[in-house]
Amino acid sequence: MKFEVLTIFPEVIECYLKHGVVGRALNKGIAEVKVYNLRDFTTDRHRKVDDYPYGGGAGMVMQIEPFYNALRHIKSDGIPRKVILLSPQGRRFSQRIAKEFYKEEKTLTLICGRYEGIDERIKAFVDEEISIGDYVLSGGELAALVIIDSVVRLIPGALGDELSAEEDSFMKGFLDYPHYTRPEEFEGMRVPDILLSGDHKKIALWRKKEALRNTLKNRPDLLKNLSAEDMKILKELCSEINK
Ligand SMILES: NC[C@H]1CCC[C@@H](CNc2ccc(C(N)=O)cn2)C1
Repeated sequence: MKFEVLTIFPEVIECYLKHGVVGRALNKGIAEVKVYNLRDFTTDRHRKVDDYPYGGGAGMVMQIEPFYNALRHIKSDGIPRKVILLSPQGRRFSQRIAKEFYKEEKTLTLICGRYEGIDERIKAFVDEEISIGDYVLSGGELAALVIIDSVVRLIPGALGDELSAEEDSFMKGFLDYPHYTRPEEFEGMRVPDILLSGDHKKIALWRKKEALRNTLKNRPDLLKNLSAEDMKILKELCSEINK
């Protein structure tokens, strides 16, 4: 899976890519991220990337040329890619869209805006606009990293333990179950006995039940098209709660 990021702050992207799951995946070569500094695609001495807005008003607007020059340079290899603009106006990103991007296997070219925005004519070169949530950030870089991180995790071999990708509850559409590790007791709070039992079947059932409990409590909207088994567990849970 390949990613390309167009930004005026390449360091913001590069420092994140040195660590953790994404860092290891890049080192293993199962993913690749190329970061392009927009200032390298300017033509003036001051490497200007923004200018005053037509129509007046506060703030600055990012000029189209550096983006256009960068995209023309990148696209010269003729490889199919999906050009994504990160902005609050975009389609709402989710695990489902992360899977969609992963399966499509196209290079994802992520455009990160700053200031008040990018000249609207950028839309002529964008395939899709994506938002990671209903809030405004100072730049698209964090949103680009959210997309890179969530998609890289789906690549086989990216996570140390293959299971944890499938295991990840959002992959199943639920919230996560509780996790515990040593010590067995901390400040009077004990680890649930079931997790010390070594009975893996019972533990799996407990985890599914707790994932459903968390989902019922915090995101009941995710509880749709349940399997018969999950529905049975949910009914048990509801009768427990209503006792
Ligand atoms: N009009 C503000 C807007 C102009 C263009 C650049 C963006 C960068 N900031 C972002 C980008 C994405 C998101 C998100 N929710 O995905 C939030 N913030 C800000």
